[in-house]
Amino acid sequence: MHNDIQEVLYSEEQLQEKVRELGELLSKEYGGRNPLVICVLKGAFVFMSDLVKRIEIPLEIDFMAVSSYGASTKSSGVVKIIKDLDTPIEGRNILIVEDIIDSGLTLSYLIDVLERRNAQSIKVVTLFDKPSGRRVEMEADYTGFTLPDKFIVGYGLDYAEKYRNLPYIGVLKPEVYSE
Ligand SMILES: O=P(O)(O)OC[C@H]1O[C@H](OP(=O)(O)OP(=O)(O)O)[C@H](O)[C@@H]1O
Ligand code: HPA
Ligand SMILES: [Mg+2]
Repeated sequence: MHNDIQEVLYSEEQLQEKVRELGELLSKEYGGRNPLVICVLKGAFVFMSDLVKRIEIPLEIDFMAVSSYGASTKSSGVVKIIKDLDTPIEGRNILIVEDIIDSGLTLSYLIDVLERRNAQSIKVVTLFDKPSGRRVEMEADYTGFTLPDKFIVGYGLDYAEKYRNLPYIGVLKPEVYSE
């Protein structure tokens, strides 16, 4: 285990099992609809790459980059689009892939932007949901795990850009935040 980690919340095996379940479900839901699967960078990149391998139907992918946390465990409240989609979404079935919904600000902003582009449908799959963090109403259509009120890292999720490469989900030792 990494030296800065206090506790492992979800092991690599638990994550892979959940991703497999979600992939199976989404394969059924989106069969014959050629969905455009959108990864919300950076955090969702690991979940996205594992998930699409488990969705066994034709699909297309695209990426959007947004950021609001910076080097903090609290959202700045200002969501910035750093990279927009390459693909027009008019008439498409859109599946947004998120790593986590916390305050809900990122997704509510993103959905607001995408809703103006006349997609056929827009749905969200998130691996983690932290309902205690909500500042705006937001619910995913498909959720992996519901989290306690803890700041997590690993499997794509960062603190100050670090720990994204851990294969499990962990909670940092308190002293790591105060350094
Ligand atoms: O519901 P919210 O409070 O908005 O939090 C969720 C968002 O915050 C994180 O992204 P972040 O802004 O840290 O950018 P990153 O993905 O590049 O780490 C995470 O990846 C989600 O996109
Ligand atoms: O718990 C979290 N961990 C990492 N990034 C995050 N962005 C929102 N919540 C979190
Ligand atoms: Mg982040």
